[in-house]
Amino acid sequence: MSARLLITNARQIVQITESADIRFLKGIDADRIKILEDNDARLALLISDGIIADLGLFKEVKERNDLSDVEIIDAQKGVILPGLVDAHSHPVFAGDRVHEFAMKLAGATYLEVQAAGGGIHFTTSATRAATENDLYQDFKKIANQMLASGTTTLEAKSGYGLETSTEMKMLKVLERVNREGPLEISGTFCGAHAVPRGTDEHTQTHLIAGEMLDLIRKCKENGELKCVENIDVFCEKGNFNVENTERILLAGAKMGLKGNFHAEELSCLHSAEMGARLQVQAMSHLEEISDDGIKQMAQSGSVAVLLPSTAFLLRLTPPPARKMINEGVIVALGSDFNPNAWCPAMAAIMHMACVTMRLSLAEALSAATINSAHSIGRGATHGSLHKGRVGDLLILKVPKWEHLIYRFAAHNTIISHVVKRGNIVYKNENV
Ligand SMILES: N=CN[C@@H](CCC(=O)O)C(=O)O
Ligand SMILES: [Zn+2]
Repeated sequence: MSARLLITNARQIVQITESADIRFLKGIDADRIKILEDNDARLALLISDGIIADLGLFKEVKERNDLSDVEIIDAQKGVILPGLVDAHSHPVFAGDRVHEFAMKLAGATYLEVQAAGGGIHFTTSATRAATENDLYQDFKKIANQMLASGTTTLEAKSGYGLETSTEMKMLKVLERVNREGPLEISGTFCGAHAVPRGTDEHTQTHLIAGEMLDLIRKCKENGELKCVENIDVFCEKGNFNVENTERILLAGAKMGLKGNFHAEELSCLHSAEMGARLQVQAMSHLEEISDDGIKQMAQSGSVAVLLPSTAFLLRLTPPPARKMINEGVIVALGSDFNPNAWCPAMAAIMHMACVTMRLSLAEALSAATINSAHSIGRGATHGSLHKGRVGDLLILKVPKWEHLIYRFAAHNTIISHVVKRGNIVYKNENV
């Protein structure tokens, strides 16, 4: 643990935004990221008590600051990049669904598997049977893999309990991992991830908007569930319709939870229009969004969280990302890490977003840093490198930042250090 950390000999510092006060990048700005560059690799960045204190040419940083008693990392002519922010994940669950992957490859659709009692229902049975400690141990491993892949902040959902006690068990695991750190978690209550067997959508909506949210409110008030910030619903055929989704989002909003829900993934229900009307913070998936939905999201400022690994493995037509960007929607990226889509690495997600959704390299990086930070209410503090912002960053042993996206599934040969709030939380001597 060091109070002050200095990174020296960097060739690039990828700041992302032009100034510290910018909270997101949209339209053509998402393609114009700010980079400090020095071919002689004389750039430096200083973090003090977890916050960026200064950055620029080492000579100038040295003139402006007392550099005695600092821990030093030599970037060895590499790149400094903001810590990645993963805007969508379901990382607390028991077991896996490798058998369903085979079924889907053989032609079964996501909703067919779910209707036959698999999918979310399969994972729900396993998660209900698991102890809190089992779930904690499993998530801790995943959290460490995410950190080693460069993710320093994560949106993470409950949603494999679908009844009060297991949903609370999952939220407590998120709270514990967030408290322990170093991975920072924006927790999301997703009791409306599916309608569990043995009940119906109406009864489940009532349970979520009543008993479950009451208990979460009490736990937030007494400080037991501080990390829970958002509320989510899987708005989809066979799950929750638009009307019930709105009821649940409004019930959550009453206690301060930000709407951040699954919209228009497999069918166009016009839930994006509803989400825009409520001015929710974010909506995810959006493969089937209508032109009107895009227009209304651009107006409301709700962030579109795109999930390339899911569209890829379910062989869905990717969402109209270019159209969204061109029309001024704020676009973010998430791993959607879950037992259906087992990819913890945002570098791979950015690569897929570029290839399958036609984002430029810079748009993908904006989407996985400042815009994903904004999707969880952290656009003012996370996702860009400026004085006064949190000291979350990666050091890459490459001459240009683009290698992180270009070298597919090779991030572990590039990332040498991950720093969270000024502490080195991952170090790879082999790169
Ligand atoms: N679509 C709903 N939720 C997740 C999948 C969860 C699961 O299949 O376990 C998603 O975002 O892809
Ligand atoms: Zn999801």
